[in-house]
Amino acid sequence: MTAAIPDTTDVSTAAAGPLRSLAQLLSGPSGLGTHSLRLAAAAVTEAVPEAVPDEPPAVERPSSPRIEGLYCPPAVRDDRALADEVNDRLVEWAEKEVDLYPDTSLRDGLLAFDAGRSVVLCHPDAPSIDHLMAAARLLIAENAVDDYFCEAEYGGTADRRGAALAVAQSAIDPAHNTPRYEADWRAGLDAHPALRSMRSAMDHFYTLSTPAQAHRFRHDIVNLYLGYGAEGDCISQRRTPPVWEYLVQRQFNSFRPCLTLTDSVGGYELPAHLFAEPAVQRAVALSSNAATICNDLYSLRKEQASERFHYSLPTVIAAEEDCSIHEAFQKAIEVHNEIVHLFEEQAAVLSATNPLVARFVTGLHNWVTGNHEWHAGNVGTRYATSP
Ligand SMILES: CC(C)=CCC/C(C)=C(\C)COP(=O)(O)OP(=O)(O)O
Repeated sequence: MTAAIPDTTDVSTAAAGPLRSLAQLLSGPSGLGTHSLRLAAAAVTEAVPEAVPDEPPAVERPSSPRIEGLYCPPAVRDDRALADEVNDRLVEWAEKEVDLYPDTSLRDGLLAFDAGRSVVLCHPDAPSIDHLMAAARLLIAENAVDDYFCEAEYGGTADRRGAALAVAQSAIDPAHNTPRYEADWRAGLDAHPALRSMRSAMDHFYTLSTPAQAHRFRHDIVNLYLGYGAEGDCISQRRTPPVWEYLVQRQFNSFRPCLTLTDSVGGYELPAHLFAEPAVQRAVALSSNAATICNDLYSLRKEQASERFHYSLPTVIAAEEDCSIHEAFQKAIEVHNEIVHLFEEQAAVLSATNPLVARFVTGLHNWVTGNHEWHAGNVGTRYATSP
């Protein structure tokens, strides 16, 4: 069977999801840590256990347009009311604390993006709305850096991208020099909405992360910017890289920073020495790659409709294999599915090693499934377009 490239314009089929009260969520929606215990138990008895909870999923499916043949287990929970509450608080933060979009018409874009639903879907174990807000602010700020410094529509230019991203990194990785130049640096950050929002989002994140978790996040963000640079080079040269090079780039230019804060947002810490284990790093990379290739697949129609040069997993496969974009789309689905299966195998093995690691890889899995649900159901600005 051939999967159609998604047309996500049909709002009538968007997932509503069961509405659950905020109080219910805050009292522990699915039992913090209990998924990982189930996952750990399964790992002992099965070769490739299901890395998902055995309770009925909160997400009804198929309720929104999704890609035929794309393998992804259902998300653990969905909650429109809670997502709206997060969105409302995000708008307040964006407007009152950081003046993120001085052009107020962009406020609608912020709501349409629906970061609230993303974090609600991807972090079902968050112990409070403050934890969800920490993830949501960072998500919005990361997108602002991409929009303002890398996307041509917002003024990003190839000849300034590297310099702009170095300054963007300093918003979360402070400059230390003489008081005079530190003051100049602070004024530089204050002058730009993306920099203000990144710094503020990080300040909020510090309140619920340990120094090691914050350090992990900074490291993942600087790698993200390495990926932005690679993508920017290819776009300005209109170069379609070979598939292997594309996958290398996409591993950096990925959702990884959103996944690796799963423990901070879940209210616990995977210690740095466990996070650094090569087997854990492989699980992080595979889950982040799966989530990001999912974005490639759901964004293809939008990118094809755009005037700009774009490349993604389907287009690099089409170029390398000299096949139609439809055939390449199928092949990209297969790559995605294989990566999800590899991740689940890795997660199962890891879950048997240590309860904290089990909890962490369950968090990664939650992010992959929640991200898929968000992309399938997001009929906001980023995915709503027809060719
Ligand atoms: C939020 C975050 C860490 C994003 C970093 C990577 C990124 C911009 C994506 C994975 C999205 O990719 P892309 O730029 O292709 O986005 P859209 O297709 O426009 O959603």
